[in-house]
Amino acid sequence: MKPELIDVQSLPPEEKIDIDKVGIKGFKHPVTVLDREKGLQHTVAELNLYVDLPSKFKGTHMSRFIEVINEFKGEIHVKNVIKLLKKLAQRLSAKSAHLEMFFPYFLQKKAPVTQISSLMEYQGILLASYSEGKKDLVIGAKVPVMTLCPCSKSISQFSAHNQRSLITVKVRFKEFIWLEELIEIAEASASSPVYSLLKRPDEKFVTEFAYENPRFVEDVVRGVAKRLWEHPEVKWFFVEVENFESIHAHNAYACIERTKRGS
Ligand SMILES: Nc1nc2c(ncn2[C@@H]2O[C@H](COP(=O)(O)OP(=O)(O)OP(=O)(O)O)[C@@H](O)[C@H]2O)c(=O)[nH]1
Repeated sequence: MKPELIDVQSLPPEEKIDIDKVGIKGFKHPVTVLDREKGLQHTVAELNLYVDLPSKFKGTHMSRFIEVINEFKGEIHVKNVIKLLKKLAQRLSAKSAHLEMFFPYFLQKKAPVTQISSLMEYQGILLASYSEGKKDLVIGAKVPVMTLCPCSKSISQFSAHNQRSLITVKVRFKEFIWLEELIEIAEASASSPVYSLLKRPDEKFVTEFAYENPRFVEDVVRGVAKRLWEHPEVKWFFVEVENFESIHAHNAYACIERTKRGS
């Protein structure tokens, strides 16, 4: 007869090796995040949650990760995530706890000429760690934009190749920074923002605006880096840009990571 509901997790493992991170990955859950206009925004996140595990235990207690998310009723954002991680570490007798959260984030955006409003989707990123009193918080966004090639513009009699590009921005910050600020910085560094809804006058505007603002992938990554460097709240940043080139079947890529001195 098998012993009834034995707690296998608490037994010693065959190999007594400390585990850096163990937990759940790809867990989808409704969440509430902070929104600069509305206060809160409801969305659905993909969550990875981990703790460390000492060598004396065979397994962690996976069910407790979900229990902690339930206790927060899905309200997981930059202002309370460390509280959640402290609770998780305590609940699992761990020294450290980590969260990675990726979620669609929607903003109302007005078309440039007709001013018709529509919802635009971005991806929000929240990365957080808590380890023996030390916390680390990173917020980020993935922002789709348009880039028009300066080389193509200058060598062609007419037209210039242009494409959709994806800017990924991640920052560590002093007190607080809105996701919206990262999105604005990314969009301001491209040839043009992109929109969900454009009528004909908007389409004409966006086409000509991009033509007047040609940008290499290098121009975009430097533009974002300059703006983040000058932002008083930002302590560290990572920015990467990928252009889905329309004249190639491969992409153009650039990234910059910087830590500000004294941070
Ligand atoms: N550690 C570990 N657990 C797993 C693995 N695969 C599945 N499980 C989980 O084992 C869980 C049950 O273990 P616990 O979380 O310890 O549940 P429990 O013992 O009833 O809960 P507590 O009394 O709080 O410890 C299930 O929810 C499964 O998700 C694995 O590879 N490792």
